[in-house]
Amino acid sequence: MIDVQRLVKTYAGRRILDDLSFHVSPGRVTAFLGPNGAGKSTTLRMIMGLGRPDSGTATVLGVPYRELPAPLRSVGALLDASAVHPARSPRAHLGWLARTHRIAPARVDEVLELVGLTTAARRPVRGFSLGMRQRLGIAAALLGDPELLILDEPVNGLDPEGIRWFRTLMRALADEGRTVLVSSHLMNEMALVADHVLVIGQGRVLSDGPLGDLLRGGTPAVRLRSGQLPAMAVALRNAGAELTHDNSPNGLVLVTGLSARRIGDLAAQQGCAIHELTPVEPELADIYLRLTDEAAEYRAGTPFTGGRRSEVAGRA
Ligand SMILES: Nc1ncnc2c1ncn2[C@@H]1O[C@H](COP(=O)(O)OP(=O)(O)OP(=O)(O)O)[C@@H](O)[C@H]1O
Repeated sequence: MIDVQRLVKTYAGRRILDDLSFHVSPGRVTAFLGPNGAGKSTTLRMIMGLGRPDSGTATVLGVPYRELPAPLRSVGALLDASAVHPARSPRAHLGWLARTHRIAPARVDEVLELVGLTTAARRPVRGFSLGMRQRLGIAAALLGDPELLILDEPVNGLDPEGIRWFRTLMRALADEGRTVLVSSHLMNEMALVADHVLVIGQGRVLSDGPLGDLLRGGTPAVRLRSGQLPAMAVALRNAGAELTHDNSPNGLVLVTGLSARRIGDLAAQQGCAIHELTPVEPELADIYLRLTDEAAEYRAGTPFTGGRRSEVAGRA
């Protein structure tokens, strides 16, 4: 388990973590989400004892990380997949890590096989793709068979097969009773793998609860495709609906506030042809965007608006 209590961290006068508290329980996959710059990596670094908070505490398995007698055996972490000497091979890197913790050499081969790097085990890491580096980082995290896993954007760069493999791995680790905390920006992927979702923004908790509760709290919508969208849009808005994506050239909109049945009735009254009418369950990505709307620090401008490039550049 992970326990974070009232963490405050300031960089150059800016409060990056603002009285942040949460608890991560074993036996489930917890997705750690938040916009760019929200403070996710900073939080993970504080949990791992890499930097000191101004105030507050972070413990893993009941103690500060630095007090763990053999950290690799308790906590497996992937914070930065590029943090391996480029001249080293996966085998040399993992072998060295294993020796620091008296982990049997056979375990190195085991984790290399598990992450699919057996054939590349003796090649220098400098020639590795991002996905291969991520696999190596995951292998290092698993090396000590730890009870707790902390993975910062582990899915980045993985190919579709790798993403599916990773999903199964996370599930298996959590089902074995381990604590799994995974940060990511890939909402669809997190919706598939997470049991619990923790969202932060500007160093504060925005949401912390089971995925199912979060989804149930979302707004159901209806996907509507019509050849006569302008007329439909007026009728729908008059009936109290909200429409998004209504600039779509192929006449597709997402309607909230009305049931599919009511939309169908309205279309019949208007004499409008309907090409698709599909109820859509709330999606994590939409709920997340709504949650973080106010807390997003970095946001791109709308492209091709002409003369607004400086505004976009200024915020980035
Ligand atoms: N060592 C540092 N010195 C100064 N500022 C820092 C330092 N580390 C992080 N920051 C700042 O803290 C803020 C939070 O960064 P952090 O990397 O924790 O965010 P994040 O949620 O992980 O973002 P991303 O999703 O982009 O990885 C950013 O504004 C970042 O510039």
